[in-house]
Amino acid sequence: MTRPRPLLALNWKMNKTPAEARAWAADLAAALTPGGAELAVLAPAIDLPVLAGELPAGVALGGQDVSRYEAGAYTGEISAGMLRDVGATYVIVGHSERREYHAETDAVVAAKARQAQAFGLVPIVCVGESLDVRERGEQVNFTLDQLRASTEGVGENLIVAYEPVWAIGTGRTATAEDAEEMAAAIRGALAGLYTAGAQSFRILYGGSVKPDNIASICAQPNVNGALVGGASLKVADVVAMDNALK
Ligand SMILES: O=C(CO)COP(=O)(O)O
Repeated sequence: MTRPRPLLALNWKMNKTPAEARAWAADLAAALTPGGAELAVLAPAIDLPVLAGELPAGVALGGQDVSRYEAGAYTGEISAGMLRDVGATYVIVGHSERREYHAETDAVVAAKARQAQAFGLVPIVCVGESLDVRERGEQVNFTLDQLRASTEGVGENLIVAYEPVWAIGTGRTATAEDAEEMAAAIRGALAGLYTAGAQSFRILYGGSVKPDNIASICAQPNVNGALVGGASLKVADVVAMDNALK
């Protein structure tokens, strides 16, 4: 079976104004060449309308978070319908930064994923262990428990991103073997949770992915792409990562 095109999902986090987003999109359009990954830009909500008009054809858009509610008195929240309306097709749910700084529980993450799917968005559900869990050697059990709880009632049209917390923004990447070990375990768990075939799920790795390590990580049999933070901000790095996946 030929492998599906990898997904290069670019999580800008809280970076780039709309004007900066516009310039980034123009630079990307000038530098991107065909034949690489499927690209998705996961931008601050305020940048999405600008990007929708400026991104090169075929580059997808997504949000970084979504409300678990449909509409109403939830000051500061962005709904799934709003994201969909500006052209998003993906949304991250349960990023470790939201779990940590905004006290999001697995139940909240699952509610957000269900809400995203109700509006036709594909949730990118993030899971992954902290350093103390890894040092105890409990990373597989921890991450699979988190996955099951974060996908409660969630349909099968989802992407799972394995992002070990100790590798995010630290320059300390999991080895390709660590990423593969967990991606394989996640695939096995998804096959048990859903009726779709195990190979139909897309599983991403995230945590200090850069142009020089993306190819070896994405070459792992169970890794279908990367969720990239820091290296998503510079077009040159994005193009280098995309070229590395050709
Ligand atoms: O959190 C991440 C992507 O969601 C990873 O961030 P870095 O690539 O900056 O380590």
